[in-house]
Amino acid sequence: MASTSETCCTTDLKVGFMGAGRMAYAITRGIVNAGLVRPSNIIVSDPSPLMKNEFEELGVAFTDDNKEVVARSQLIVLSVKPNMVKPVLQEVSSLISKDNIIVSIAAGIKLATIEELLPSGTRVVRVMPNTPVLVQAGAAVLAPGSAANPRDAQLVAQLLSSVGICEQASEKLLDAVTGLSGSGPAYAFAAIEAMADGGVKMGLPRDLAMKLAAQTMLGAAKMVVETGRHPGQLKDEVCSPGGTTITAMHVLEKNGFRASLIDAVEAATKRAEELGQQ
Ligand SMILES: NC(=O)C1=CN([C@@H]2O[C@H](COP(=O)(O)OP(=O)(O)OC[C@H]3O[C@@H](n4cnc5c(N)ncnc54)[C@H](O)[C@@H]3O)[C@@H](O)[C@H]2O)C=CC1
Ligand SMILES: O=C(O)[C@@H]1CCC=N1
Repeated sequence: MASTSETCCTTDLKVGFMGAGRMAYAITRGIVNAGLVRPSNIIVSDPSPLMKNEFEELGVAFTDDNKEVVARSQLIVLSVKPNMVKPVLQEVSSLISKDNIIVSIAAGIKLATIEELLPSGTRVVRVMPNTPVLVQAGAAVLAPGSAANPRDAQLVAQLLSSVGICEQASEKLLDAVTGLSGSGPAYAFAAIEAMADGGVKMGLPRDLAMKLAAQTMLGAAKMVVETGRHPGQLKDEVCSPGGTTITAMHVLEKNGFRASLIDAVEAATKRAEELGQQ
């Protein structure tokens, strides 16, 4: 979606984050390491100094003043918890102009809600990223607001494509995206931890078990992405007739493994919908 010929335009882009927590750090570190935005062009704000040192080590300015972020940034990422979106936007709304692009990553919060809190005609883009942006392996989906132009969406896509994949979709899909890829890293981390526990139970040393579990998930995901083959087909190729894997798959099926994951995505999607209604 993003064209590499635009890279020249983003190096001078001034980027701000209101809310300097885990997700702001993951995106900031990702885009700095990808070389797309100069750290000296990034400023983050947070009333809590908890992450100040981490941001400053990246060469990024840290302030406790959201208004300073708005004054110094063209593209402003709203990276507070969903319940803080309204007070933060009310605080800075009078300073936002048509030169700004507001990017919200808050789960569940609708474009219409954000647009209502900002001057009419404000360019807003809603995004659902995930924490693997930290290691350039993120999965993000964006939906442009009513006043955002195609170049705004392209710019946001370019930033996020530098730290993983970025797709564009209709806003009505973003809560389901949240339930799948936004929250999904947690499901994968839990699976890795549990597989490693299985290895430890069967006598493997913890560090070897963890290394094997993580590399197995990474390798399997890479095979799906790089071969484009259906995961069911790839699964069949691991299952030798009468072998170990089909015996294990039977246990997983009996315990509702796949239904649990489907239920998890559904529950997270519904929770995102609820967050948008509060
Ligand atoms: N953590 C994740 O994996 C993902 C989170 N998100 C979204 O990103 C947003 C941030 O989530 P996290 O980074 O996980 O939360 P976090 O709790 O780590 O960060 C939020 C930060 O906002 C700060 N904050 C509170 N009041 C503020 C104010 N008035 N002005 C400026 N900053 C203020 C907090 O001190 C905190 O550091 C949420 O809306 C969440 O839905 C989206 C995708 C993935
Ligand atoms: O748990 C949450 O609400 C956020 C949104 C997606 C991932 N973390």
